[in-house]
Amino acid sequence: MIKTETIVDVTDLRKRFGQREILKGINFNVFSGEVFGIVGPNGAGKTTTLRILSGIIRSFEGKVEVAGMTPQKARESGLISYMPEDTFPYDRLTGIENLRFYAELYARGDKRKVNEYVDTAIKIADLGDRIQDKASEYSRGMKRRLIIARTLMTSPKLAILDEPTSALDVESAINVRHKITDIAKEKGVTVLLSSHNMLEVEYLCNRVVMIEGGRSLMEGTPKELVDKMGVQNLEEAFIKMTRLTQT
Ligand SMILES: Nc1ncnc2c1ncn2[C@@H]1O[C@H](COP(=O)(O)OP(=O)(O)OP(=O)(O)O)[C@@H](O)[C@H]1O
Repeated sequence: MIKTETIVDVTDLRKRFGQREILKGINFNVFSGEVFGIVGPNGAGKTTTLRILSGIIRSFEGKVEVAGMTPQKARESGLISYMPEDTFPYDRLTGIENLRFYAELYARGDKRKVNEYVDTAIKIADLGDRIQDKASEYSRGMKRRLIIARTLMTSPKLAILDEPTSALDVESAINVRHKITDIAKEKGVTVLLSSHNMLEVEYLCNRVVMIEGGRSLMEGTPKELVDKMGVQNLEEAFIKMTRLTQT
């Protein structure tokens, strides 16, 4: 039997902003080496969940562990790397300057590591000669690839990517998806990503959790969820599940 290590454990996660309860019971586990998707419509609570897991939001109720630690401790230990949804490279710097800037930040004075991180990031970004151009001259897809390279350059234990392909055209989104699956396989990075695109998640993720209205509805492989609901695809499974929980 294959031994699976639990990297993320979320049990009955709840979060209030003022009087409003935004997360009302989120449950899921992510295992080592998976590409795991949090999927749900706008406002479901995906970003809030990821911000808690990345150690940015520190007040919440319930159990949240990353590699057996609090998210904050895991982040400080360099185990987590987080890519927020609305993040961009520095326009005035070239691609390579952007990567070097972050590599120096992450390597904390270790020159060998700086070069190693930059080399890894160049491969992930896969921008060819354009890596020498200013980021202001990049397309949206190129910028996103640079940011993903920045996020993954240290080969973290857990990479948290908030809507990595949002606002990308079909071809750029496919390219970014390939990058994510490649790096997960090659570097053994566990990836936790959010999306409201069920078809994308079905293609990309080993397992998913569906959330709506701050609650997790079901968790499993896309095929398990589709079979369980007796439908054709994840989108239909989500709609059917939502109807069932509302009746
Ligand atoms: N800092 C905050 N203060 C108050 N309410 C917030 C805050 N952050 C998020 N919310 C609310 O929490 C709910 C969930 O937001 P969240 O961004 O987590 O959803 P999401 O699933 O990521 O949505 P989207 O797909 O649109 O990005 C929304 O109703 C949002 O308005």
